[in-house]
Amino acid sequence: MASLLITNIRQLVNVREQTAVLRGSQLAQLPCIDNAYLIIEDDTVAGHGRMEDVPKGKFSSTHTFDAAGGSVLPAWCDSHTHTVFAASREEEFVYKIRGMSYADIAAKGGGILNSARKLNDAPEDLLFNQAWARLDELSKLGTGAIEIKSGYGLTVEGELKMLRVIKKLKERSGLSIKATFLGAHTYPQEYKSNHQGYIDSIIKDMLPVIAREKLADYIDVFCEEGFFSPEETALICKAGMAHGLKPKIHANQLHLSQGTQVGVKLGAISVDHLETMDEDAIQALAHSNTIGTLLPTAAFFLRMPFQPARALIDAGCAIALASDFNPGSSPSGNMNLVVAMSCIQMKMLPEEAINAATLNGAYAMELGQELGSITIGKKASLILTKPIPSLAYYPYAFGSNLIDKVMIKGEWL
Ligand SMILES: N=CN[C@@H](CCC(=O)O)C(=O)O
Ligand SMILES: [Zn+2]
Repeated sequence: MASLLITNIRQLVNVREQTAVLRGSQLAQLPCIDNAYLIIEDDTVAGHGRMEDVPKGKFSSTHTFDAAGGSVLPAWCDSHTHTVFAASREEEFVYKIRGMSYADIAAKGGGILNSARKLNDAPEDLLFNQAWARLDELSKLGTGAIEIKSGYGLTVEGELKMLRVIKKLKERSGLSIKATFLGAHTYPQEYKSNHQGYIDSIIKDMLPVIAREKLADYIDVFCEEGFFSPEETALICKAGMAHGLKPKIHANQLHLSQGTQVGVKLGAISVDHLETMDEDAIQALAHSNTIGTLLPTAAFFLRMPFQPARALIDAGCAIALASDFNPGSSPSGNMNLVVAMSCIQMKMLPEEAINAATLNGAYAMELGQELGSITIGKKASLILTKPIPSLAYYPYAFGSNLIDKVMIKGEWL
């Protein structure tokens, strides 16, 4: 068994004996050990404590790594992304700067349909290689686990192609990856006036193959005005659930879509976005086991009001943070920026943001028993920071790269 002893850790962050989803005021509790050591056996956390208590004899044959005053955090758990896409959309970014609205751009064939056209034309190998390079970049930015959605296919072949790419990424990457089927991202052009026809295709043509080939862990629907209604969302999610896929819903992004309430009723793992919330939606979420996943970089990029993180936490909700990495509304998968933006713009405490981007992110992918905290028996997926004066410095100095090294399942990158 290969053992590694990491010494001289200024702060070992999010150290827990046992874990569960954190809600409300629990999010502000971030247990740390100052001046710590950490022991890793193979890919697993095997021990930790204060430097003066390093178990000298027992680990004499252990390889030692001196953290030299850097701090160690669990790697980020990014529970909402669209990392497989064929092309960037910076031309739409410039249209928006010039004053065009999302609707104007969609009318010009832009938006999700633009990504869908390009994805359907792209060979599977190219999509895989592009997504592989993105995962490589994200892992160096400290992401250790990631959820990836389909939803830029919108045809049977396109959706299956995306999910097969995600399956291949799962098989080959050291990162922990979960796959979500988002066939209900928007209505393709040819079904513009035949919504039921597309829903039938999702249910009858796509879901049975996805289930047979085990291509997805979750089902997602963009529940939004002009996209999928609450009734359509429930219908599609229930069809997915009949195939063993649990729901994770795009909810309350642009309007009070009822997506949160539908998700809660269905027992969704998470409802995601939540830019546009009222008291009814907040209370529904607070009294459920569904995690509310906030995507602040999407609000930032679309110049929308940020998610009401304080109201959600004060109401007792379980909150996760994710990047929403996609070419249209969040062309960044940098979780360090997500954490900083959550503190700066949503007034989350650094402790709350780190918990939401690690432990609760892991639970939003049902990986809470494997990742998201420094816990004996969990995977050793870690961020080693450069020496920083305090934990709050990490989101405060949002423009600096404060990562020294990243470890994924016991291996330094
Ligand atoms: N809101 C829906 N879907 C994506 C954006 C899709 C796109 O514009 O390509 C999101 O989560 O933000
Ligand atoms: Zn999304």
